[in-house]
Amino acid sequence: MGTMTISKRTKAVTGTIAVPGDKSMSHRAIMLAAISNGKSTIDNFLTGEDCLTTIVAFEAMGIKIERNESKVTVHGKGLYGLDESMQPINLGNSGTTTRLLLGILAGTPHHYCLYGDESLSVRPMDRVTIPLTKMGAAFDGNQHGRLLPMSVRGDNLQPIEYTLPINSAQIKSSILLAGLFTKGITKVIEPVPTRDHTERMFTAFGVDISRQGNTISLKGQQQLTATNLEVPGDISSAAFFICAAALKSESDLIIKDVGLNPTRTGIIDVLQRMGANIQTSITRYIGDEPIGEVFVKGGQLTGITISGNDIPRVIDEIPIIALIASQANGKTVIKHAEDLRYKETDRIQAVVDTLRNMGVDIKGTEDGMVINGKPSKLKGGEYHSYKDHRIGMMIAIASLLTNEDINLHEPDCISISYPSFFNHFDQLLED
Ligand SMILES: O=C(O)C1=C[C@@H](OP(=O)(O)O)[C@@H](O)[C@H](O)C1
Ligand SMILES: C=C(OP(=O)(O)O)C(=O)O
Repeated sequence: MGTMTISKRTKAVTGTIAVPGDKSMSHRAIMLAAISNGKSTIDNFLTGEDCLTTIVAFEAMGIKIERNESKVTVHGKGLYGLDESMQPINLGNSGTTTRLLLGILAGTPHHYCLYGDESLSVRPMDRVTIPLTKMGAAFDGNQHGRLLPMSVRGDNLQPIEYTLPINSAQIKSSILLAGLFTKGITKVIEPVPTRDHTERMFTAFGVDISRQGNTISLKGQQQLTATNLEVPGDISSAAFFICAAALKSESDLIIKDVGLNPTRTGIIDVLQRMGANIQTSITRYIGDEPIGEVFVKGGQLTGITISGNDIPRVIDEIPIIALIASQANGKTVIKHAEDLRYKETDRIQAVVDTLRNMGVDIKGTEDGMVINGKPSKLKGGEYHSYKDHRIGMMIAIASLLTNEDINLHEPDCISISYPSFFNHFDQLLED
């Protein structure tokens, strides 16, 4: 609720920050630790709303979890250690929690009821319940089982060989998690590579998982061994300031301790293709995950086409890419991104409507958008986050490109993924 007036007139984005822990990895760390044997610790856990939702969900299933700021200790109870929950489980706004959890619950021989907020309640869950039903679990929910609220009855699962019909790491991860509960080999074929944090984190918990070409194979009934993890900074959060810096000519920004897994660094490649002055350097590995620094200087950008294999590598960065494309010279075309319509809000519609109201020449298409960019001042005024954290942050960064105030309605959603966003905003962007 509420409205925030933002009026930054800065010429440069300057300084060094470490962004909070990666959202995808924080969820996975709790989940894998909960179904492992023994005590795991997680450092630099993201304390955003979505990841706190994952903690509360596992607590409701009898897992003891202690948290001190961003350090978390999880007392795992093994593959079949989750209790039946006495109450329905609230999954808030988090698609990742829901879809990955459905994979675990599919193999857990109990009954559960799951629900979420208004946005999560209209996001499609059949993309995971269809393969999980084939494996042997039973689901029912709104719209013939497509939507939350949903009930789940887990069972003995059969392994599956499944080609992803949508390029989604959440579907892949859900099936791999369910595969742990089978007595055979589960194979997931991903025609286009998607983020592979589940696979890398399985290895950290001692699970043997292999990839050949685009096929990932996992043998069921492997026991997970508790471990100590550190979560790298979230490049999807860093992207907002990286893009802001790339646009402002006098910028000099360093992001440190950020995850540089190649399935996530599409934003760096996109900016380089647009002509940005941006470099990365891997400083160390945490388990199998590379971590390092990103260096950005400002300059003039040029429009490009973003499509095909690019899309899963930038899926959450498309709103901020659209904003900077409005300031690049020439046309930017974004294609094959139809799944954006099923995020926290329809992100194609939200981005197109917002940027058009700011005066941008932008057109929505079924699977993306076309932006005719040129360096120009945007219009201030009243803008709504659509209760979508990534749209809210895009609007806040747009304040760098206008001489007028921006009134951002419902900014609180930003704490879903980046609770310290406005601290970094004030630190890096001087008035
Ligand atoms: O696996 C994950 O952690 C995520 C995968 C992506 O969703 P899809 O799998 O639906 O593309 C992404 O948009 C989401 O923010 C996090
Ligand atoms: C789509 C997102 O998350 P989720 O699917 O977990 O709600 C996101 O963080 O942009």
